[in-house]
Amino acid sequence: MTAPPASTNGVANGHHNGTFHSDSEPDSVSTDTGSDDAASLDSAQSAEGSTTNGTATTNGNGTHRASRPRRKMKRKQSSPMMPAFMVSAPGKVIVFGEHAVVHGKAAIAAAISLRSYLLVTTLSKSKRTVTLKFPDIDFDHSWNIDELPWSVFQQPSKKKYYYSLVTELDLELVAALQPFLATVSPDQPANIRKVHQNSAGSFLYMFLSLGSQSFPGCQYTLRSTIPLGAGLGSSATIAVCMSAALLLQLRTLSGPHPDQPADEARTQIERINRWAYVYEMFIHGNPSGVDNTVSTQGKAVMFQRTDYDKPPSVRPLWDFPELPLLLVDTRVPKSTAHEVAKVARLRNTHPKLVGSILDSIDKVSESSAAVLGEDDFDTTSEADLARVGELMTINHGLLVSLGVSHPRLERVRELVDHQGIGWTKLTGAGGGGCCITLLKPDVDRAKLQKLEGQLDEEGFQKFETTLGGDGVGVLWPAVLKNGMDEDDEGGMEIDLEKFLSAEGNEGVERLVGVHGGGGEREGWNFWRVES
Ligand SMILES: Nc1ncnc2c1ncn2[C@@H]1O[C@H](COP(=O)(O)OP(=O)(O)OP(=O)(O)O)[C@@H](O)[C@H]1O
Ligand SMILES: C[C@@](O)(CCO)CC(=O)[O-]
Repeated sequence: MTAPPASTNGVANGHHNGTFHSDSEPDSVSTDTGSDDAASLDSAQSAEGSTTNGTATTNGNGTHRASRPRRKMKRKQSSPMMPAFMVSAPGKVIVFGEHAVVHGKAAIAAAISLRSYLLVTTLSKSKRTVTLKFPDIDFDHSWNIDELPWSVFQQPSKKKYYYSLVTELDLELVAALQPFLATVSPDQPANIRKVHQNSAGSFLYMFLSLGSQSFPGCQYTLRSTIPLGAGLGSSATIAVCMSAALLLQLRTLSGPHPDQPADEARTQIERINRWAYVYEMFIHGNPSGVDNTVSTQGKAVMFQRTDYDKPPSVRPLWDFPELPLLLVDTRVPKSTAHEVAKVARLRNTHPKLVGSILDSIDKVSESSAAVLGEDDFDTTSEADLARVGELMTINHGLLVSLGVSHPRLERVRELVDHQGIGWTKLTGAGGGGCCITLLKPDVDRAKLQKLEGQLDEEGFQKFETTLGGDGVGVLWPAVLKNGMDEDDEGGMEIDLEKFLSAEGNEGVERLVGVHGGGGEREGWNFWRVES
């Protein structure tokens, strides 16, 4: 179990110039996950190191050509099972521009150090089930792969490929899933059942779109250190993990590996992000895609989607400063879909007024990108931080006028303002969830302690996180040096039992976390798009 995932030689080993924005793969590309993926999967391990397993290259026009995997060769091979592997993706904070970004305006978002972790276990050939185990939300469900509605998803007019740009859900396909959602968590109260059905529906839509009936039995087990529904993009992290996992299983990703060219890494990231967006559409209805984009790519980005039929514009902000931020969860659950729909309704009723509020938010995002991008921006200078802080205050005020704040969010603002130690805005969808406070430099320790005590007393939760971490990462196979119960080769195999029994966020981080002892832990690999 030593081979990395499709390192440089997966089914599609793309070498591209520039970002991968084309959907122009010729028909001959080895993307027909229809009847081929069992063969691809069967050959996955033994094909490592071979370039005959179907490669895609870039022709002069930047489009992608690929030779079809040689079936004959694959059939001859034995069928070693894919090792268990893990995928991880970070949550995010939106620093500026939430809600406006749904309406085509710019937003600035950064990855945080809280992450989701997905363990993928392939079952032996005789087991024909696909299982989701999401203990954080008390959800565990299996489907028989052979009973799923493959024929509906495989119709030529419906079939999608790993490189497809899907910008809306197909209602006929959504309808075909309903009988498989009807059996989910029948004994749970309606609100919990809805969350489970959303998780199930978004997974099945992606599984049936990308896979085929010959997919092997699998278990997908997820644990997250991100509070659910707090505005920190928890759903996007699951979308990104699932997308990366399925694309890896289908051998349609190359890498990640340390010496991968940035252009190639960008192509892989783009692929993962496209399918993560499909998953997000199922949960949120009409998301902008900023959450899944920053979760896939990591670091910080300036994001804008003016035309929903096209990929968004994503500008990485490599020099995003290490801002002294306090992240507070009101612990009031909210629904992104609900808040987004509320703003859309307000805009329909008062198009001009709401239009100008959204324009103002856009200007706030643009101005803050300019300030934060200044070469001499100094995070220890009160004057510099004040300029960003004032923009945060303005942004929050505009969000309040859109009706997406909440009395508990206002209470955090009140407490921070009272101590005079920083600037606060809600982050994410609002209606509850989290807010961020930019702290003044050299904040009086006593004041900060007083604030923390008050937050605690009033039931708020403070989060320690750093901004701008890595995006989606892969641990292949699921073996890690974690300073715990390691084997002779100095690694610990992460199995289902260990993963499920890790206690709380700390236990998960200690067992599989991408950051061990402050730095990056050996074993996890990331697509590096920085050039
Ligand atoms: N730990 C988890 N395990 C399983 N599913 C989860 C988990 N966290 C989130 N989800 C899924 O994501 C949904 C929550 O999405 P929601 O938009 O309400 O929150 P969010 O993504 O944290 O917030 P925002 O979009 O504002 O950043 C849940 O309904 C569930 O389907
Ligand atoms: C509220 C929103 O702008 C951010 C949610 O994190 C929704 C979206 O962008 O899809």
